[in-house]
Amino acid sequence: MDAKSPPAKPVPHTSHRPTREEAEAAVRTLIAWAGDDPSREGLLDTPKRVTKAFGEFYKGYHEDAAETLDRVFDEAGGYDDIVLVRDIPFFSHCEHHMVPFIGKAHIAYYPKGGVVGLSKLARVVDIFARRLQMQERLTNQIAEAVDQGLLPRGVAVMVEAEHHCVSMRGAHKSGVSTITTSFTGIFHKDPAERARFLSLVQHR
Ligand SMILES: Nc1nc2c(ncn2[C@@H]2O[C@H](COP(=O)(O)OP(=O)(O)OP(=O)(O)O)[C@@H](O)[C@H]2O)c(=O)[nH]1
Ligand SMILES: [Zn+2]
Repeated sequence: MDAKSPPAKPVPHTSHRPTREEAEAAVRTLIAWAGDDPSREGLLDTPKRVTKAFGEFYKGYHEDAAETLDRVFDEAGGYDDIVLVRDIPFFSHCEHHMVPFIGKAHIAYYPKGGVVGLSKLARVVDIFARRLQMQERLTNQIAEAVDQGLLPRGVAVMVEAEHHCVSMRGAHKSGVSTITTSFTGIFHKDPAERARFLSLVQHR
């Protein structure tokens, strides 16, 4: 993990944020650097489209996981066993090459005094995935956010992904998957709980 990790909180809009025009000019520069002519007809609107796409890819910088997990349901009939939401698909971009890494996240927690809407866990994955990321940090940030938001007895997160910077360039190895995990509370303390999580993730 980097010594200086980026903040998990949303990054406030500051006066340092480049304007859309500046961002579009940067895209024109990259097109020219790649070897094409940014003023040819087919590429005229591309800088506008790319900055718009960036708005989606990196939306997570302007969203707050704590707010997403704010609404806890207390009346789950006293349910306090494991809740596992698995196979949450995500798209992220590696911070080294700004190339996609794509995969699935699995999140489990043991509730203590309330459960959260299931969609909120999927939203938390997106909030952190839609930033420049390392898979390890993404995994830890999801676990920390759920831990702090729900104060459960424990959180387990597994992320599996394929990094396109490894398949389409560099090492040129496709089909390679990377698995990362992060555990808090009883998942951290008790190997039997980790084993239960892993077996539920694999159970089909
Ligand atoms: N640990 C980790 N590494 C990542 C992640 N995403 C990309 N990488 C790796 O980051 C490394 C960056 O290595 P560098 O040697 O600085 O860059 P590079 O010359 O482009 O490396 P190659 O990809 O080997 O060509 C590469 O090995 C990538 O595979 C990630 O989420 N976690
Ligand atoms: Zn990369």
